[in-house]
Order: sequence, then C-alpha cells, then structure tokens
Amino acid sequence: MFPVSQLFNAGRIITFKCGKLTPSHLWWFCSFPCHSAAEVVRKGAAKKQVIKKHTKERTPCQQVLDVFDQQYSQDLGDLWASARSLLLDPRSWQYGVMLNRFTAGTDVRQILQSQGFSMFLPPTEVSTRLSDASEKQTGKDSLMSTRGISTCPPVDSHPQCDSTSHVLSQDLQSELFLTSPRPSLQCYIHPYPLRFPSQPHRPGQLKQYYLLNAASLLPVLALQVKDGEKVLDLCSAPGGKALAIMQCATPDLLCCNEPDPHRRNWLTKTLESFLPLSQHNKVIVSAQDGQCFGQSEAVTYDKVLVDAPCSNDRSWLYSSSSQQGEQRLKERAGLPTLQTRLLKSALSLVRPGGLVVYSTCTLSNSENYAVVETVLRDCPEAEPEDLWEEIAIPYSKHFAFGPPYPGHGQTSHHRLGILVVPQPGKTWGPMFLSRIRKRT
Ligand SMILES: C[S@@+](CC[C@H](N)C(=O)[O-])C[C@H]1O[C@@H](n2cnc3c(N)ncnc32)[C@H](O)[C@@H]1O
Repeated sequence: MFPVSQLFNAGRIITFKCGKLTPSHLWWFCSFPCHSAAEVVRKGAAKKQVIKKHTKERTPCQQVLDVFDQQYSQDLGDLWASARSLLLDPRSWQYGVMLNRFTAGTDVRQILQSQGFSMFLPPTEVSTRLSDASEKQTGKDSLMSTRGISTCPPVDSHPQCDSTSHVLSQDLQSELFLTSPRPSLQCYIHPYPLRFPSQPHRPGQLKQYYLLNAASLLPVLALQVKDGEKVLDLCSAPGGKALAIMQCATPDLLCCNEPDPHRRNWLTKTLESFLPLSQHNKVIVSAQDGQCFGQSEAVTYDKVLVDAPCSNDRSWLYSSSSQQGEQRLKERAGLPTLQTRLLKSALSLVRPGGLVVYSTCTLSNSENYAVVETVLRDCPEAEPEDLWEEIAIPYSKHFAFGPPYPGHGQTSHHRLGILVVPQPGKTWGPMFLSRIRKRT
C-alpha cells in the first residue's frame, strides 16, 4: 500500500487511457483552455452542435441483448420491456452532478440551478453549507489578500478566467478546508437528460464536480460512513464512490483497492483531481485481489464497500464488437463465484458490529440476490439489513425499484437487497444494493 500523496508526485498529466473516452471527448476536453465550471459550460453550449457531428450513434450488441432479453424478462417480468427501451436509448440517459465539497466555488450551484437542475438528496446541512461557503468566500478573499494572492480578474481583462469562479491551488484549498470541511453529499439532477459537461484535468487544481449515475450514491448512503471511521472500498476504480464517501464524512482512513493497474491509475488520477492535500494522508490506494485482501495484515474496518465487478448492463449492451460481447458473456458465468468470494472477504475484514455494503450495476438476479443469499447461508456471522424503509421509500420519487426477489415471504422480501430499475421518468440505475452487518 502507498499513500496517494506519494503517487501524486509522479506524472501529473492525465493520459486519457480509459476506455470510455472517445477521440471526440478528447477533442472536446482539449479545446477548453480554462478549468472553471462557468467557462466549461459556456464553451460546452457553443460546441454542442459540433460534438453531435463528431459523436457516432451507438449500436447495441445483439448477442448481449438476446441474453438480457431471455434472462431479464424472467427476473423482472413486465418491468423489463420499459427498462429495455431506456437502456437502448442512450440519449435518454441522465447524469447526476455531485459537487466537490473541497472546492468553495458557488458558481457551479448557480449555473446548475439556472439550467433547471435541483438537489436530489434531502437538503440536510445544505443551508449551513451555503452560509459556510459565503463565509469561506469572505475568509478566502482576506486570506488571499494577506498572502498577496489575487483571485482572477474579470473576464474582459483576463480571458482565461471567469469572474464568477476562483481557481485555487491545492495548497490554498487544503488550508481553507483544513479546519472545517463540513461533510455533506450534494448531488444535482435534471428532470430531462441534459448532460452537464465534464471538467478537464488540470494538474494541481481541484475539480468542482463529478458526473455519475445518481443511483451510484445509494450504496454510499447505505454505508453510513461517519467521521473518524476506517473504511475500505474493495473494488474502487475509477473512484466515483470513493469520492462520494469523502463528501459524506471525514474518515480516519479510506483504503481504495483496485488490482487492475490501468484502472488503478485512473483511480489515482480521480483522487488527485478531487481531494485536497489535507485529505491525502487519510486516503491510501492498494492493489490487492479483493478475494484475499488483507490476509497479511490485521486491519479491521468499520465499513467495507464491495462495488463488485459485474455484467454492467449499460456498458455491455454497447460492447465495441460482437466478439467483445461474446467474450463478456463467456466470462459472465464466473461472476457470481468471484462476487461471492469478494463479499465473504469483506465480511472477514469488517469488525464485529461493522457494515458491509454489496452493490452491482446489473439487473441480473444471479449476480445480486443469489450472491447475497449464498453468503448468508455460508456465513452465520452475517446479518442482512432491510433497506426498503431507509432507502427505497424515501428515494422513490427519483428511483424505480424492482419486484421482490422470488421465493421470499411478504415480510422479508427486501431482506436480501433492493434493485433500482431504469424506468420512464426515473431513468437511473441499474443498481443493486444490499447491506450486511457482522454480528458481534
Ligand atoms: C464496478 S467497478 C467499481 C466502480 C467504483 N466503485 C466506482 O464507483 O467508481 C468494479 C471494479 O472491481 C475491480 N475488480 C475486478 N476484480 C477484482 C478483484 N478480484 N478484487 C478487487 N477488485 C476487482 C475492477 O477492476 C473494477 O475496477
């Protein structure tokens, strides 16, 4: 294991090796000379038409679709037809915008609100956060002036900056947030599939927001991380949920594990882009196989997240070739075994009384409920916790949840977990989540 801060000394320029970035994205990112949200949005709007021309229509992989049709019509019944039509229409996909609490800019919030985005989480602490932000803004300005550092001048006198946003160096951001980084997960969503532009990587500068499927936040909320806890993110790359954990609380330790070197590199870049130096001693990156993680050390964690490798329905449907689709389908049969081992490993790593959250982004019963069922059968120390009232009911305005898992009585049908199924007007997911407490 090695601290993130050490990794960050190496190459600070993002290399764009990740599979999801196409040449048109790269062209788009490179065309933004400024990091601020306002600038990105302004340029994004101007170039929207050009991007459309550069972006190829995606075609679904028929082999994968055939298998999904067969399996999910059984697993989901009538819900599959509407989920299917959404998954086959990428233009209908929505993206949430998770704000980074370690950047002080209020400009992103203003832009989001002016474009019709609204907060989707219960507004706990938001008013405090907003007043904190303006206090910090005042404090920041005076701190800057005492240090002889100026914020960007108005746009007409400095074309690379925007008067509404201040891009801070990491050192200064760390200093500002060292004393009171009040944790609060803030995510904005839009009623329509409006895509907010990504922010480009700028060495030494923090990004103000992260785009994600809003359903990805549910496993993090279910984990209930509190300040001072030891947390393990067993399957961490590219790091979206690790960032969300750091928005919710200030853990004593967050270990982000990722065995794949290329994805680990991506994870490290994500952490570098979002966390100030003051947080680097709390976050470590490790490279172990999660199935036998920590066999050589006696670390026990308060919370473990197992966001397992899975069929990833949205991505698999758009496999780049039929060969890739077929290869993935072959590997699919082995996923429940790997997932079961990862979940058992997580249970061995959490302290008695601690929590494990298991999640996937597939609708497959055999990778979801069946995995949890096997682990509960084999591990007497594992106690499942029903998330229906805590998560499904409060968030049902935004998310559609799947039918009860067959074979369970009315009273216990959500015991094994809950499944977010994309539906018209509620396009988030797929996302399965299950919470298990280790008995004391
Ligand atoms: C669904 S992705 C995790 C996404 C991540 N949690 C996020 O929110 O950005 C699953 C990850 O598990 C990793 N993985 C695959 N096999 C693993 C193993 N044996 N142990 C730990 N991680 C593994 C994959 O490389 C992949 O990066």
